[in-house]
Amino acid sequence: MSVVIQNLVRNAPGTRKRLLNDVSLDVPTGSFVALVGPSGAGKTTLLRAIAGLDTCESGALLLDGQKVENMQDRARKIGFVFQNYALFPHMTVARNISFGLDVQPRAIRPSKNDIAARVQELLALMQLPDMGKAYPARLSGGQRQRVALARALATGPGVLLLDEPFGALDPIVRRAIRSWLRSLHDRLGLTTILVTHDQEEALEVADRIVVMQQGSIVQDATPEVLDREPATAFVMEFLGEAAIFRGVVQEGWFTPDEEGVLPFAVTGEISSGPADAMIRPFEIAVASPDLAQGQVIPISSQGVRNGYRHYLARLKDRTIAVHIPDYAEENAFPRGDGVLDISRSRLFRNGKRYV
Ligand SMILES: Nc1ncnc2c1ncn2[C@@H]1O[C@H](COP(=O)(O)OP(=O)(O)OP(=O)(O)O)[C@@H](O)[C@H]1O
Repeated sequence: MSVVIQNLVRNAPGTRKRLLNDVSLDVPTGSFVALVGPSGAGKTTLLRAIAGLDTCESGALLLDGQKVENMQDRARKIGFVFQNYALFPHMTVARNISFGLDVQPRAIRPSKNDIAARVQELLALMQLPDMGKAYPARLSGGQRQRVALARALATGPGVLLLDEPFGALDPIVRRAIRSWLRSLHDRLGLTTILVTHDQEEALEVADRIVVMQQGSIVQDATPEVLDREPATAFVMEFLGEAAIFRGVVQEGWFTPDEEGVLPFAVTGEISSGPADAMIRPFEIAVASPDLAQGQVIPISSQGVRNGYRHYLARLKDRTIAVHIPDYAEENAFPRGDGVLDISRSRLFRNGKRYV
């Protein structure tokens, strides 16, 4: 089921403060989108608006190209799991799962037998086949989240909305459950929108990442494009560790302000003037002192982690992290002194990327 959001505007109740600022988003059937952004960016607000839990000043939601007005319709087509959306403690797992079906109007409610069969099917899908009679208190955190997912899927929705569903789980369980979620999404042909604080989680499960900031979408792209071509300096910084070098573009060259960093040739049409080069620690190379013109800087080893040798380069007023892959050729590893080669940087002017 496709989801199209058109120009959603929501103000904080009773005020003119914009929580959603003309947000439009197109999520084709079968895609898995991760919504990321700093705290307060409006991710939960957007998800709640899609679920119909809050009203909006203006804008529209289309499911499979049809405008949705009727709440009951929407509830059937959209399943959601919110982090704080707890299970009912006094109901068995099976009752928790069937709840959405049990409360349907009689005209559309399946028979008791059909509901029981559906619950069994969902329990098997969630890999909890024998848990139907248990009460939530007996379950682990990961099992509870799977029951919450089963409950969200009971009515057979085409769209699944997830707001930090794994936030409370420990990292190992979290990693296991997210790859399982991705395969569940594929198997059921769902359209999923996931809010997460965890960049790694977003990159691993989603086909597309939507970055929000101050009630607006700042970029909507595949993980590869976001990494290669972040639209703004904010996006680049938000999606991973990045160093920023201030400098000047002139006659096709970027010259950093700081000593110990090599100028580099810039490709593309760029007007002269101040600019910022941004680069990730593993994209920085170190040139040996004899190749350097100008001042060399001290570079100290910090050990090996996750297949990278970590170094700290000491510029005049700050240090810069440099990560060189452990499999690199011997001459790529700095020995005491060197100069930084930041030619793999993206360039930004006034926060917007232009190379
Ligand atoms: N009912 C409300 N009344 C007033 N302000 C609200 C209301 N709901 C949300 N906000 C504000 O809207 C902004 C966006 O909140 P929202 O929960 O959507 O952010 P978020 O991106 O999901 O953040 P987090 O990652 O911390 O969950 C915040 O500044 C929040 O304080």
